[in-house]
Amino acid sequence: MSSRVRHWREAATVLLAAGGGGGGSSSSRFDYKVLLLRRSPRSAFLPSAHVFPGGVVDAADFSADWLHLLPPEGPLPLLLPPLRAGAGRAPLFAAERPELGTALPADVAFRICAIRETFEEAGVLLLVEAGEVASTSSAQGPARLLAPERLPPGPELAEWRRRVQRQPAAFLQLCRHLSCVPNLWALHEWSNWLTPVGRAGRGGRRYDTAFYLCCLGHGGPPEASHDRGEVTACQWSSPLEAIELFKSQDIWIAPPQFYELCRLYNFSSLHDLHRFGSERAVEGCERWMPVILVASDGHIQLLPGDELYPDDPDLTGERKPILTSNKKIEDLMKEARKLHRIVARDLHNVTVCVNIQPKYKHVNPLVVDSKVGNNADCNSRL
Ligand SMILES: Nc1ncnc2c1ncn2[C@@H]1O[C@H](COP(=O)(O)O)[C@@H](OP(=O)(O)O)[C@H]1O
Ligand SMILES: CCC(=O)SCCNC(=O)CCNC(=O)[C@H](O)C(C)(C)COP(=O)(O)O
Ligand SMILES: [Mg+2]
Repeated sequence: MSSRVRHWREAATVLLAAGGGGGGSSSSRFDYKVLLLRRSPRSAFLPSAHVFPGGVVDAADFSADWLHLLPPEGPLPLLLPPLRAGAGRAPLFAAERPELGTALPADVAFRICAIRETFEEAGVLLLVEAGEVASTSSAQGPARLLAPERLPPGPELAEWRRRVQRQPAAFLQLCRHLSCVPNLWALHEWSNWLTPVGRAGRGGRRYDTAFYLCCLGHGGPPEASHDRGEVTACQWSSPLEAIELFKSQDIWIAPPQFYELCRLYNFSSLHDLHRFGSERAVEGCERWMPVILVASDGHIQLLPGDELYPDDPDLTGERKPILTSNKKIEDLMKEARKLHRIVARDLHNVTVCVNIQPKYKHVNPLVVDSKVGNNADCNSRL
């Protein structure tokens, strides 16, 4: 397929984890919480779903003007820790997109996009003092936000937020005004998901989304506020709380976000999550497009490595994008030896089943469900 033919929108999102407030419940096994936003019921894609902050990349995220603001030393790719030789590279990071400009490497522009969207959607500003960039290293632990006295007064900041929502290029103006830069170094490449063909939103909306991890220490989760437009609620929850809210049908979480929350479930400590995410990021990642297999009593989203995942998946939906079987999910589970799949018996009865070795030094999700059936090869259950 030509890289110039676009079947999807390119986007970035951030798993924003925050701890360090000391106010967490002592009964929780997690010392951090993750930010989830509820999308508007009027959204053309995933209406009312809870997602991580994020959205579509804009030409302003690739603007050459960032070059005057970002640190001047050396060629731009050196701004970020180099990937290990042979690291996984999702097409998103390697594609050429002259229509958006070529001044910035995609690694930098997608981080700017995720940070801008987090400000637009939740009012959380992931910036660092321009003068402190040289000392910004993820080896020092979870990131810090700017001190409150470095921010404009509330009403002025709210006006900046509206301006950035209307015009993404205003984000660079805000950074210049504050003598700050987006904290690119706090975002660690985590995964990359392409919306399945059969799950496009209204108007055929599909997204190729870079997922980053960002861990914030010190002072507890920052105040997040929705924008009464695209986003109608914000909440900080531990991975378990989010999964329980989903299971109890209080919220609905899309499969990729559910999968990622089940991966976070492996980490009860923010420091461990940060260390894992920042060290693993140099391995890169590959793009995952779930392939839907409709069974007689639900559906399965097959992922790369599963023995039923097609050798040549239909990325664009021009062939037969959805597989069907007249078997039950339980039979499709019993028959399989190599599992990497999200099993949906209904909207809220969803389980991740994986027993393959994760690539790129990643971690497999933990299964937070006892209803998945009797397949003994599924990964550990909680
Ligand atoms: N008040 C509102 N209610 C619902 N959706 C809104 C909205 N304001 C903006 N949006 C939608 O949010 C999307 C922008 O999101 P982001 O900036 O995160 O990429 C746009 O969707 P579309 O691009 O699908 O039209 C836009 O139409
Ligand atoms: C049953 C529905 C599905 O499984 S579709 C899979 C939906 N999820 C994704 O495509 C994962 C990435 N998407 C997102 O994180 C966000 O929805 C977004 C960043 C693409 C939203 O973009 P927007 O511009 O609408 O804010
Ligand atoms: Mg968005």
